[in-house]
Formats: sequence, C-alpha cells, structure tokens
Amino acid sequence: MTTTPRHFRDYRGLPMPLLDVAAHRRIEVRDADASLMRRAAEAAAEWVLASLGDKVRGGSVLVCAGPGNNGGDALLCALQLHRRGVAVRAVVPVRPGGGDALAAFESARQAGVPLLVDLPDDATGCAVAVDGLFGIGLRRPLGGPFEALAAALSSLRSPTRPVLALDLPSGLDADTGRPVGGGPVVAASATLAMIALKPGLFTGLGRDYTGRVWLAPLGLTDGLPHSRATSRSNAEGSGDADAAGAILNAPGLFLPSLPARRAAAHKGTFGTVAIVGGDTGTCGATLLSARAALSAGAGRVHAVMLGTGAPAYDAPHPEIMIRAADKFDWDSADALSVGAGMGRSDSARAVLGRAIETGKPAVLDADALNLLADDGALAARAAAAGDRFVLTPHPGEAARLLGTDTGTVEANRPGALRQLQQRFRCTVVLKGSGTLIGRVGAPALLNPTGNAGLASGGTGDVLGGLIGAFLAQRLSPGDAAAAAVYWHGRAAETLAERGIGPAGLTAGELAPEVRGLMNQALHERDGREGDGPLVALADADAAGSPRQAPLY
Ligand SMILES: NC(=O)C1=CN([C@@H]2O[C@H](COP(=O)(O)OP(=O)(O)OC[C@H]3O[C@@H](n4cnc5c(N)ncnc54)[C@H](OP(=O)(O)O)[C@@H]3O)[C@@H](O)[C@H]2O)[C@@H](O)CC1
Ligand SMILES: [K+]
Repeated sequence: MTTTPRHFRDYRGLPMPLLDVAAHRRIEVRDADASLMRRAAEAAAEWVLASLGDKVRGGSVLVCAGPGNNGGDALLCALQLHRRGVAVRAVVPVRPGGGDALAAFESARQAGVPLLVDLPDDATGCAVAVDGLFGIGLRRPLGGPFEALAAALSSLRSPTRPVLALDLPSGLDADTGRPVGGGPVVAASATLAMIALKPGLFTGLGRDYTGRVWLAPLGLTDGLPHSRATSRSNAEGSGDADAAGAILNAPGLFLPSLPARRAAAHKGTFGTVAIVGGDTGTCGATLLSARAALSAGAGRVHAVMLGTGAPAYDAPHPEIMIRAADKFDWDSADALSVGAGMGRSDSARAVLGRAIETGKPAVLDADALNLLADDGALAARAAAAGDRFVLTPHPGEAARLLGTDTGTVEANRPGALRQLQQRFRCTVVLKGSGTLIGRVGAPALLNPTGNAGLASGGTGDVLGGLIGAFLAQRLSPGDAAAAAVYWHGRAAETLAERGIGPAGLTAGELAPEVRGLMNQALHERDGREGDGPLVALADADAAGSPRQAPLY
C-alpha cells in the first residue's frame, strides 16, 4: 500500500514524539473508553481494506487475537471487516477475561464472525493477516499457543501477503525494542501504532520486526510533530504531562541552525575543524573522517596525525591540511573531532587531554572513548569540561565506558544513554539500529534513518567527521549530532535505493551523498543560488519573445 489512508498520519520526516508504555497508560487512564477500541479497530480495518484493494470480495483475512485489549482491537477489526462483506476469520486461542476485550469478543461472536481456537490448515490462503496477539501489555515471553501463532504469522509474511501488527509486533518491548523476555516476536510487514509512536518500534531489534510503521492517533494525541520550541519547553518541565520521552529525529529540528550560504561568505564563515587521530598505520581513518568534514561544509579541515607514515597531502582532497600533532596550532581550530585512528598510546592520551583543555566543542569518538574508559581521571576532566562535547559510542564502547557488557547496553539502550549522560553531562550518540541522541536540556532523539549498509568499517569515522564539521559551523552539540546522524543514515538509504548498498556500501561513499542531501535541504530552506529575480530586457530574440537574463 503506497497511499496514506484517511485516518492515518504520514509522519515520515517529521519530529514526532515517541511515547513509552507509562505515557500510554497515562493517556489510557485519562481518555480511554470503549469508543477508543472501536476507533483503533476502524483504523486497522481501513488499513486492511486498502491493502486488499480489488481483492476485497475474493480475498480472505486472518486475524489472530490475544486475551487483552490488543486482541480486542483485532476482534473489532474482524467485526468491521465482516460487516463490510470481507471473508474474515479470527483465531482466538484464549477467551478474553473481561472488560472491553471480552465485549469485543462477544460482539464478534454474535455478529457471526467465524472464531477459531487454532490456526486453520488453509491459513496460507489468506490475502492479509493481522497480528492482534499482544500490544503494550505483554509482560512475559510469548508461550504456548501464542508462541506457535507468532511463528505462523511470521511465516505468512510475504511480498504479496502483508502481515499487519496492531500497535506493535507481538513479543516486542515497546520501550526498548527488545523481544520481551528474549521470546519470539512476530515479524510483520507493517505496524499500525495506536495513539502514538513507541521508541521500541525504531530502536534495538524493532526495525527488523515492524516493517513500515503507520500511525493512527485516534484523535487523542494531536499527532503533531514537536517543534524546536516545544521540545525545549518540555525539557524544562513546562510542557504537557505526557511529553515525549524521546522524539524522532528529523530535519526540522536542526535545519534552522545551519548557516546560510550567503554570497558574502568566506571560508572562516563555516569554521575550521581539526580531525585528530592518525596513529602510525591508521591514518586512513583520520583521512576518511576529514573528507567527510569537507563534504559537510566546513570552511577548512585539518587532519592532525599522531604517528608516522601519513601522506604529505591527501591526493583526492588536497584541500585537507595534514599536520603533525606535536606541531599543531590548536588555536587555529573552531571545533575538534578526536579519536579516528588515534590508538591508545601515551601520546594519544596526552593529545586527548590537550583537546579537552582547549575548551573547543569536540566530538570524542573511537579510541578517544576507549582512553576515557581506561582512565578515570581523564574521564572526570571530560565530564567537568561542560556540555560542549559529543560522545559517539557504539554499544561496545558504551559498555566499556559504563563498566558493563554489550548485552546489557543493548537490552536497554535508552537506560544506557541516560547513564552515559549522567556521567559525562554532554551530548551522547549511542550508535546502533535506531541510534539514540541524548541532548543536554532537551529530550533525547531517536534516529529513524539508516540501514545495514552502515555496518561496515569506517562509517563511524565518517560520522565523527560530519559532527565535527557541523560543530565548526557553530551548531550546538545536540543539533550537530542530530544533523550528522540523520543525513549519515539517510545517505545510506538513498545510496541503497540506487543499488549502492546495503551490500558493499563503502564508508567513503556516504560523504558525497550527505553533501547532496544537505544542499537539497538548504535549497529548500533558502532557495537555490541564482533563484533571484530575473530582469526582462527590452530587446527580443529572433522569434520575437522577450529575452530574460539574470541581473548579474
Ligand atoms: N493504551 C490505550 O489507551 C489503548 C490501547 N489499545 C490497545 O490495547 C493494547 C494494550 O492492551 P492491554 O493492556 O490489555 O495489553 P495486551 O498487550 O493486550 O496484553 C495484556 C493481556 O495479555 C496477558 N498477558 C500478558 N503477557 C502474556 C503472555 N506472555 N502470555 C499470555 N498472556 C499474557 C495479560 O494478562 P496478565 O499479564 O495480566 O496475566 C493481559 O490479559 C495496546 O497495545 C493497544 O493495542 C487500543 O485499543 C487503543 C487505546
Ligand atoms: K500486536
């Protein structure tokens, strides 16, 4: 289905609030009545009907319903489809215990919806399947008949037979994006989130199970994206009580901060960034990062090398000024990106200490993070240096910084982000599927862009260079991180759309793509260079049409 159904909101590219289970429960206490389940079911039925298209009469629908309100949504959806003449059957292994879910079960039964206890033998004959086993109320791993149904629903998913998950794929933790209790999760083709988007749909393993995510606000949340203003006021505690725990990262949040490319600009306007690393044998990482910084619009880029063996200049990009760390004039840089290819030697430790002392905005990445993890005194100096840093750990580096293991970080990514921010009091980018960006004084961002093409060597160095370039352009650490992470992921997507990835996407290909995306966004914001008024000249061309020419 490519068009947006009537009751749904197409939120893609917008900074939407992400509500955790506790926030959903607060809304439920405040606003829920039986009509809410009916509206949820209406939205689901609308999705199914749009998906069936011209198969509405011939195709059958299989709905799987659990014992709670997620199952209630599914049963009312089945009832609505039944009333519209669709051949629908509902598998209900356990009769709902009470409340709205039991009322939904009774309504479906009385209306004559075929209700089955087990999956029918001809399940593969359905045109669309609906996963209404569990939503935000799942507390233990799927077991017994639900485990078997989850497996069956996952195997029904095919390019021609969509499986729609109601609210979220059953088995997924709505807050963390992890399987509840390590149990099975339904692999859906699409997920229809009710009321609000949930963080678990976009982080952890969530994106592997959700398929495309749709949103039905059900008239409860306005469904409106967060503006920069509301996201800041909520962080200060004056916003709505149901303010988002996190917000979906989107250009509207950071684009206003990017400097305009005015005709009178000079290279100083866009800042100087120093990419610091380059131990002997690992200068490539530093150059990769420096090239990314160039592509992201920094006015000047230094590559500062600690070791020996660096080339005198970077042949494809002689614009990059390569410097030895012991001779580098730190005052010449507006921002730093420290860590790419830096190693963990004593001189690397000393250079990191010097970078912290400069007082410049800085990305601390890769080996800089490992040095912080190894050296408590250095970490304390970084934490005391204020909020001008951006830390960019992947889950392994985050685990080392927190003195735990990667599994623990991945089991609760938002929790790990909070701990890192409490310790370092600065912007933290926790990389991974659904990168999280913890900002200072503003809600965390969850990044929706990116794909498996980013799982290759050097992509982190590119990200570090991009953030450094945006810091040099005077973006705040939070905005610099948001811009870099968003376009880094979006570049992987647009490259993959052209067949350049996800398999075989190389890190170096990301930077020119980011440049294209950024310029497109700037053109949309500011107009294209040369878009100024055309002045009609008095003379006419040979055909007698007035000729137009630009003023300059
Ligand atoms: N929030 C809202 O305002 C709105 C919510 N809506 C919908 O409701 C959904 C939330 O409904 P929900 O709270 O009833 O939870 P749900 O996910 O159906 O499961 C709970 C039931 O399952 C049971 N159970 C749990 N684990 C189990 C297991 N492993 N194996 C077996 N049983 C297990 C649990 O029993 P218990 O744990 O208490 O023993 C309880 O009976 C939400 O996702 C959305 O779809 C919409 O209608 C719109 C408005
Ligand atoms: K579900």
